Amino acid sequence: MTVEIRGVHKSFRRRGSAAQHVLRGVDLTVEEGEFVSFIGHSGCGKSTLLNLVGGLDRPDAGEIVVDGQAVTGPGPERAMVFQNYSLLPRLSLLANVREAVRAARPDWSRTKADDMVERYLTAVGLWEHRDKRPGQVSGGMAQRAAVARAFAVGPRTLLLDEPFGALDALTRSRLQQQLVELWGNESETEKVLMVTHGLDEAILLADRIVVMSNSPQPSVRTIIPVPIPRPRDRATITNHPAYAGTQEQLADLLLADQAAAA
Ligand SMILES: Nc1ncnc2c1ncn2[C@@H]1O[C@H](COP(=O)(O)OP(=O)(O)OP(=O)(O)O)[C@@H](O)[C@H]1O
Repeated sequence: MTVEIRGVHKSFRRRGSAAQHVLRGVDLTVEEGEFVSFIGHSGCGKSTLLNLVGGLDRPDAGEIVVDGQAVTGPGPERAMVFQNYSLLPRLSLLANVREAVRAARPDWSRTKADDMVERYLTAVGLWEHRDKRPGQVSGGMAQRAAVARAFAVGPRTLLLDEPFGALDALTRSRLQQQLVELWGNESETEKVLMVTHGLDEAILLADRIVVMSNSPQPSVRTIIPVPIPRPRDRATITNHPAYAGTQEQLADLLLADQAAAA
């Protein structure tokens, strides 16, 4: 099963100013089992594209088909994780995950739902902290709860919008590792689409990196494959012969884009 983005255009209109054409004919297929990262300067439309795949907004033209179904709104088969945790502050971590699962999967039995909640809170190491509220735990723990919540609804596609951007480097690297383990071994999730500003994060995690550009260039400037086998280890990945070249290629593209925009 795949995510197919076909000829997608999206503009935003602000009162009194011309329409801003953010996505300009985006075509992309994400295959089953693939991890794709999106990188590009601020405002190039990364979040906009992810929101369209998530069904939070609709394209002006083109279509998005996920696992053979045209996207017309949000659905439990496409879970999202945002940078700012987006947990409900009055609920415990357990209740945050449980309520999300019950809302997204009303057809699941109570036992199945509770099993999924426990499985993923345990997988991210939060089961013993389950009764704490988001304000009572660290940012890294809150984000682990957000990741657990996304996996617990059993999505085939995971949409991540800079999920680790607000975390310190050590916490970020732990969460990256956990994410890969959950995706690879633990879950039904087949495809991951992740917006990031981190070149190293993109190379560590992705099979392909979609480099996006600001107007007037095409929204998808190029797609760079990461030819480094899995499992990847952050401590040794930089020694791989393809690492430096990939990193340089990405940096050059982003610099060229910045120069073009200036
Ligand atoms: N709902 C909206 N209404 C008006 N303009 C919007 C809306 N959503 C996004 N935009 C504009 O569209 C452009 C693309 O925004 P988007 O958030 O997709 O960029 P991005 O590449 O994810 O940026 P960043 O890296 O800063 O998060 C921006 O100029 C933004 O101001």
